[in-house]
Amino acid sequence: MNEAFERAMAAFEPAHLPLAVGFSGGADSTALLAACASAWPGRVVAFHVHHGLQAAADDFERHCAAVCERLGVPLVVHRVDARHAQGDSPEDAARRARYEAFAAMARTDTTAGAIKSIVLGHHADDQVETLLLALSRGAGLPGLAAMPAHAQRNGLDVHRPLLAVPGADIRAWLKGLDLPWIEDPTNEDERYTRNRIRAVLLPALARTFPQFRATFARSIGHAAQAQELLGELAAQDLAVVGNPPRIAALQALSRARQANVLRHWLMQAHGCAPSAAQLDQLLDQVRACTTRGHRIHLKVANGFAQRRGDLLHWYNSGPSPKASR
Ligand SMILES: Nc1ncnc2c1ncn2[C@@H]1O[C@H](COP(=O)(O)OP(=O)(O)OP(=O)(O)O)[C@@H](O)[C@H]1O
Repeated sequence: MNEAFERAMAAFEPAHLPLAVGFSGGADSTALLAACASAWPGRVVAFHVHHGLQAAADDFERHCAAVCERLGVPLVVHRVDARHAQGDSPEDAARRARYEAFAAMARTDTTAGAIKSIVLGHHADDQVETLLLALSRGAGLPGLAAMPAHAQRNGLDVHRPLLAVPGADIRAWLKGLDLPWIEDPTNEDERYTRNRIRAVLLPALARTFPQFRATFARSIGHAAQAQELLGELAAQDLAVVGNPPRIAALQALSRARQANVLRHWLMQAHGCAPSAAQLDQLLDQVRACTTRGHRIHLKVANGFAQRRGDLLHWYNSGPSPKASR
C-alpha cells in the first residue's frame, strides 16, 4: 500500500486499450506492470527491449519472461543494437532505438489485440534529473519542459502516469508484492552524470528544498506551456514565411521570432536542432542579407543552411550545383 502510487494509478486513463507497458525488469516498470495488469486484466502486454550489446541482456530477458508468466501477461521482446553514430550521445541513440523498438513491437500481432498506447515508468526523481541535466547543458524551453505525461511518439500514445510519484514510493508499493526486480548495476556508476545527480544532488535538494519535486514539477509545467505557445506561433509564422523560408519574409519578423520559426522549421522539415551559436550566426546572416550577391552558407546541425535565390535552404547531402546565391 502506498498512497502516492495508488493515487497516480487511479488517476491514469490510457488513450487506448489494450495497453503495452515498457518493461525493463527494474523496480519502476515492474510496479507499473503489476498495477496495469491488475487494473486491466487480459488487456495488457509487456514490451521488453533487449539491448543486444549489454552482456547481461539475456539475463534481463529471462527475468522479464518469468515475471510476466507470474502476472499472466504476454511478453514481446525486440532486440536492438544501439551503437551510436559519431557526434551522437550514447543515451540519445539508445533512447531513439528504444522508441523505434516500441513502434516495431506495436506492429506485431499480440494476443491482446492492436497496441496504440504504451506506458512508461518514469517517475518524479527521473523528471527532476531530466530538468537538472537540461539546465547543466544550458538548454532552452524544450529541454526545461522535461518529459510530458502524455505525448505521441513514433505513432504511439506514450503515457507516463508516475511522473509525480517519488521513486521511493514506487519501491514501497512494490515491496508489498511478492515480485522480484532487477537492480541495474550501471545505475550506481558515477561516471554517468544522471547517476551523480541521483547520488549527490537529490539528497542535497531534499535537505535544502524539501518540496523540490513538486515545485520543480510546477516550473516544468510552466515551461511546457510556454513551449506549446512558441510551437503554435512558429507554425503560424512558418505558414507565412514558407517552407523553405523566404529570406525577406524572415526579415520582417523580430529576431526572437526568426529564431523561433527557424528552429521549428529545421526540426519539422529536417529533424535537426541547431546549436545556440549556429542559430545566432544564421540570424546575423539573415539580417545582413540585403544584396543580391550576399552568400549564406553555414554549418547547421549535421548539414548546412544555404541561400538559394530568395530562399533559405537546408541540406546535408553535398552542396547543390546551383548553390550560389
Ligand atoms: N529495456 C527496456 N525495455 C522496455 N522498456 C524499458 C526498457 N528500459 C526502460 N524502459 C521503460 O522506460 C522507463 C524509464 O527508463 P529508465 O531507463 O529510467 O528505467 P530503468 O531504470 O531501466 O528501469 P525501471 O524504470 O523499470 O526501474 C522504464 O520505467 C520502462 O518503462
